[in-house]
Amino acid sequence: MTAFQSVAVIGAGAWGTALATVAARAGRNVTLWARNAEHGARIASTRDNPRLPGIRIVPEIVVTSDLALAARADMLLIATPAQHLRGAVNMLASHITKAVPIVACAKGIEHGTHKFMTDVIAEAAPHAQPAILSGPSFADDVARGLPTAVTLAASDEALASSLVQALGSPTFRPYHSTDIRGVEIGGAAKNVLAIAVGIAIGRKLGASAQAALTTRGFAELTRLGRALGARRETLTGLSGLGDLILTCSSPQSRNFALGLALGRGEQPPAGKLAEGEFTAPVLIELAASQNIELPVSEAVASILSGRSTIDAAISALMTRPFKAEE
Ligand SMILES: NC(=O)C1=CN([C@@H]2O[C@H](COP(=O)(O)OP(=O)(O)OC[C@H]3O[C@@H](n4cnc5c(N)ncnc54)[C@H](OP(=O)(O)O)[C@@H]3O)[C@@H](O)[C@H]2O)C=CC1
Ligand SMILES: O=C(CO)COP(=O)(O)O
Repeated sequence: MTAFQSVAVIGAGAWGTALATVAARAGRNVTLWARNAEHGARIASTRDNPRLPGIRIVPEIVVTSDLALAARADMLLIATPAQHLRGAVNMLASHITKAVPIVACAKGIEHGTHKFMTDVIAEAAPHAQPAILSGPSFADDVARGLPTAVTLAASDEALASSLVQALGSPTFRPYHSTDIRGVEIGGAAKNVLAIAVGIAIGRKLGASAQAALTTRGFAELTRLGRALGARRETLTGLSGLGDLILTCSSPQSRNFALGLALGRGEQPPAGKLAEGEFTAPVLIELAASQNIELPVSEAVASILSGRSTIDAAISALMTRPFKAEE
């Protein structure tokens, strides 16, 4: 018997819907909260979410826009975009009376504050127990019951392990960790790096460039992670290298797809959330504050902001001074 029988997912987008399905599959009583009442009512009646088309939402999942109802759950998963996580937790905070675990499922870093998701939760809901879930997991794959493994971190190992028990199933395998920061850095940085690799593929630079760029991207993710106290095994684990490999190799990734379109000189896909676009400028500000060089992420940020053309950014990366590999 789990300590967390009821689960509420805040944010009824692609990932929130997939996570509600995961929790239902694990045997939990699930509430999926949509901020827009009309949107929520439509999902509740059709059992279909246009943000995750083709996935049938089982009748056992309660879809609501009543936040007080959702906040009564034993554990809460926040699946809004990263820049909206604070707003969502602020709204929840007034309904939270006990030390409920709040698991950040967004991947990013807050603009302006440079805060990671669990820090935002700790500030917005001081009584809650922040945790983070991240790893190689496309919403569509996960909702269909295709297998994957992810990392779930909380500062208290027993809590992280209990949360894993509550969400895990034969198709969704979370590993527990206490390295919150390591998990957060991997999830945020890989989206920026996936844009870079998408650009390279869109520019027809070839499979060798794809592998080289992914590897050098991993080197910079590791450099920043180590400077911020992340553990090496987290960075080489599911939420770091694992998610980087997935996102840098598949056009199913919205970040990779954004890069692909930019590299081809096409319009980026409309209405698709690509978190790397928002994370890139914050990531390089954060790295600069630590005196860490992130050349690939800096190239992405300068392309996205229009400070550099794609060809100039590629040339600048390839003509950096030769150095030892580290
Ligand atoms: N999709 C995926 O495969 C995965 C996504 N993630 C991460 O999950 C996060 C969400 O992504 P995803 O679900 O794909 O994005 P979507 O664009 O599909 O959905 C985002 C959802 O968040 C809702 N939302 C926005 N602001 C708020 C708010 N203030 N309060 C409550 N809900 C809000 C939106 O509501 P509305 O519909 O009303 O606009 C929408 O339903 C991102 O950080 C992403 O990186 C992580 C792993 C996998
Ligand atoms: O985080 C993800 C897979 O782990 C989803 O990637 P995209 O947001 O790039 O689609």
